[in-house]
Amino acid sequence: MNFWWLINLRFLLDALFASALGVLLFSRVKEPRTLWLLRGYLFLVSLAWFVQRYANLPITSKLIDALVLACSLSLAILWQGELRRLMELLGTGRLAVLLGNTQKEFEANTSTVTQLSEAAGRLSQKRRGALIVLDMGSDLRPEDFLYAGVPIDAKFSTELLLNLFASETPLHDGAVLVKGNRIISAGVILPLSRQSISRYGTRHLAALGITERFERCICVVVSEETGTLSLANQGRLERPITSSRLLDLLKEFMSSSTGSAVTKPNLAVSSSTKSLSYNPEEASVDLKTDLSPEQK
Ligand SMILES: Nc1ncnc2c1ncn2[C@@H]1O[C@H](COP(=O)(O)OP(=O)(O)OP(=O)(O)O)[C@@H](O)[C@H]1O
Repeated sequence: MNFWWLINLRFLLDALFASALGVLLFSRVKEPRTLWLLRGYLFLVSLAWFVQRYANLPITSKLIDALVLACSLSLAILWQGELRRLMELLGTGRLAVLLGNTQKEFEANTSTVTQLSEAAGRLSQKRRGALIVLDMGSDLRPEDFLYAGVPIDAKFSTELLLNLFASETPLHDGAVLVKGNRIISAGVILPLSRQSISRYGTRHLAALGITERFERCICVVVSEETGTLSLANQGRLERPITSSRLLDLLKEFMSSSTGSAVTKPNLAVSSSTKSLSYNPEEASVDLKTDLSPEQK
């Protein structure tokens, strides 16, 4: 009697944990195509388990196992970025990020994003190169960068940001890291994206690099050469944009990361802007030829 009770309890716990993992996985995947792939893969895994356990069909079972193995390898290649991020988050113990919880310290207020857009607009007009990383819940840590920069930990202000990117100052090279309403550090060296190397310069590759690794992090880039303003998110770059468009996008990101709005920031291709994914198959676009809308 006790034995059967134990077996049932184990089965119940097993089903409970598997369902919790399933719910967690499905709630973290937003892209429909990825969702279909995940569904198909989980279906195959369940089928392999069912055939192995309940049907005495050794050849069929071997074939399904081989299919599962082939799919696992394909998905490991297809999702190498996501799997790498998952292992990084697990390895550094960032479970809150993994579960999609945003802590208060990452919430920027409207005044900060307004000041940021204003500063970006002014930097763009003066053609001063700048790279600003906004951590909106990725909980970026020094080990996520090639060089963590110089700690600042100061209240965000347009003036401070303009000062940090003033040429001839020691901290103008590299990126400024902003968390919530504070400037955390400056002179940060970001990991570069391995995609689109022939298409972009290192400043833009750095913005793509950090945003393709961390989902809840966006980068504002001002090109020194053309003054073009860009916004990078999830390894995609929207450019050229005006400072008012930047403000709109930042507000959308803010509301979507705090969950107060249902709208998702959309870096979609539009007639006025080009949204570029890092797909090397895509036609090359010469970054240097685009003029900033601020300068037109
Ligand atoms: N990995 C990095 N992390 C942070 N900042 C970087 C990184 N690599 C380069 N930068 C910044 O970008 C500057 C060089 O920009 P570069 O001209 O190579 O790129 P770009 O994308 O063509 O930018 P721009 O349009 O401003 O010329 C460096 O001086 C430095 O400030």
